Amino acid sequence: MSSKSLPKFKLRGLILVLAVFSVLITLGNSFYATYEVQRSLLINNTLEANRVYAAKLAEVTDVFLDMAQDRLAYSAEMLSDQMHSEAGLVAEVRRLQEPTNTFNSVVVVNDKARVLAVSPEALGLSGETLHSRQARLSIAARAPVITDPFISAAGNYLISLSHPIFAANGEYLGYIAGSIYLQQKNILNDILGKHYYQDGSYLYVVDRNKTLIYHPNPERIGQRIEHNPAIDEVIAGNEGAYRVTNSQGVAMLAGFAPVTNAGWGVVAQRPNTMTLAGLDGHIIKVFLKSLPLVLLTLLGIWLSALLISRPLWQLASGTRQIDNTPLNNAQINNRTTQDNISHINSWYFEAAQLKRAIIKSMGLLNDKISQLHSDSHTDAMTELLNRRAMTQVLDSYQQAHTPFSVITLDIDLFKRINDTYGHDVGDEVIKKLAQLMRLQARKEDQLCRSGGEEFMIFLPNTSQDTAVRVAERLRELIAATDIPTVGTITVSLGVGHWSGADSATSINDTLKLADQALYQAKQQGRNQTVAL
Ligand SMILES: Nc1nc2c(ncn2[C@@H]2O[C@H](COP(=O)(O)OP(=O)(O)OP(=O)(O)O)[C@@H](O)[C@H]2O)c(=O)[nH]1
Repeated sequence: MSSKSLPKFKLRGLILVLAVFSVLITLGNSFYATYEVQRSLLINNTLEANRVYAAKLAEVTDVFLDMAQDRLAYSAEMLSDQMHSEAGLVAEVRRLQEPTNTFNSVVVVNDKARVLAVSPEALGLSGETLHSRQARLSIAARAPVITDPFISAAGNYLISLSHPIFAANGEYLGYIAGSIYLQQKNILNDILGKHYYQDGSYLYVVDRNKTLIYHPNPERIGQRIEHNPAIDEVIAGNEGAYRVTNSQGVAMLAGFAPVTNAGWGVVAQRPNTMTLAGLDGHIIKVFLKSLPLVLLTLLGIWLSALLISRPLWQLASGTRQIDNTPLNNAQINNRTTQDNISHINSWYFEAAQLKRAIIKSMGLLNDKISQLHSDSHTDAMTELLNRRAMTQVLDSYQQAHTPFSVITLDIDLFKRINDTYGHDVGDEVIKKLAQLMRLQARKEDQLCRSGGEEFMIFLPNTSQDTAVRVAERLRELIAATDIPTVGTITVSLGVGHWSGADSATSINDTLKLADQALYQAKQQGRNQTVAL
């Protein structure tokens, strides 16, 4: 592809595009970095807050279970000698169940799993024999037990805390159990539920079988949760935090901690989207706050691009003038361009160097053009005007209607000089003659070598008589001048006159007339001036 067909971008545009591109990339990058840092900070903080929160709630639950067990232990102690007093048993189960909401129900069961007393009585279990696995477990354990969730004889989904009752002699008498109904209002709801957040955070509790025993949505209680690493960890007795996806497919930030007394796990979690909801708004605020500075920066870039590109642009426009300059005016225009360029404020190093180089090369170019111009208009040997220059002189007279006289001049018997002394000496004679012509001429006269040893002198605004006097003076000067090797020479001269626009003859005819006059001077014996 040639360089002509390539698109030409302007430096200012290039600087602008580059700078704006850099600013936008930098801005985008810093916004992205800010966003990412804030995002990971928010996520980590939330994970940590949820872990701490789950640990706190697990601890509270542990304390509650301890307290509940203590109460049952106290009652078991009280009942050790009252197992046969129905009134005493009833009073104790009521005391334990009614004034507080620690337990939804309380039962005293003998070692045969028969219910001796129950509160509330409405459960209708009094006198019944319990067949549940949990009842058998409590009897077999003869120790404090916290059961897994199960459906009771009365049809409630519950967990049961039991404490064995021993007689003073150590005989096992049965147990007292308090139950917490998982799907109804209970003490766990009170402890855990009040911490339910409005911002999408919530917590739940699983038992050691990963079954939900507390959840803000009661319908979920009793469900088993699979494929949740947080639950696997917490059931294994570990505390920590995970990014998990919940059963509804929602990404969550979960903190978890075990309830060591019961082998349960508390999980506090918050949806990712809720955690990060404020972040977009925050980044937009950061963007809006930084916008004035960004615009100021862009303005600064635009001004800088303008300042940087201006000297180069001016230099380029300056040099473009050279392209558009016709060859014959090149020298004049180059000087104007050079002048214009020298006034360009090149305020930085490269532009200043470029300006210097352009001015210098234009100077050299002008000198070269002057030299060529002078060479093409000057006769090399005599440095008088050549025929081409002579034509231009005559054209200018014609155009300006300048009257002039012309003297044609020819060295007499020059061939003989050449033949006698050689061409080199002949050349010297020609040069000497040119020198003498220059001596005689006025500033406005134009001296021209029109042929080998023929010359012409144009005298503007000069009458024929004056021209004849000038010719005579020149002839006499030449004849009186001693030329080395040759001695003296003579010349013959013809004079013609063109009187301007109203002249009867043309310039060409005038030149022919002057030639004829010269011819006549030769004919008449040479060394003389003839005017026609
Ligand atoms: N040395 C030298 N001789 C030149 C130059 N140009 C022309 N001549 C010679 O000038 C001579 C002119 O001779 P002619 O035209 O015969 O005239 P002439 O001998 O001057 O005689 P008239 O003009 O009749 O007086 C020729 O011999 C040319 O060779 C030049 O540049 N240098």
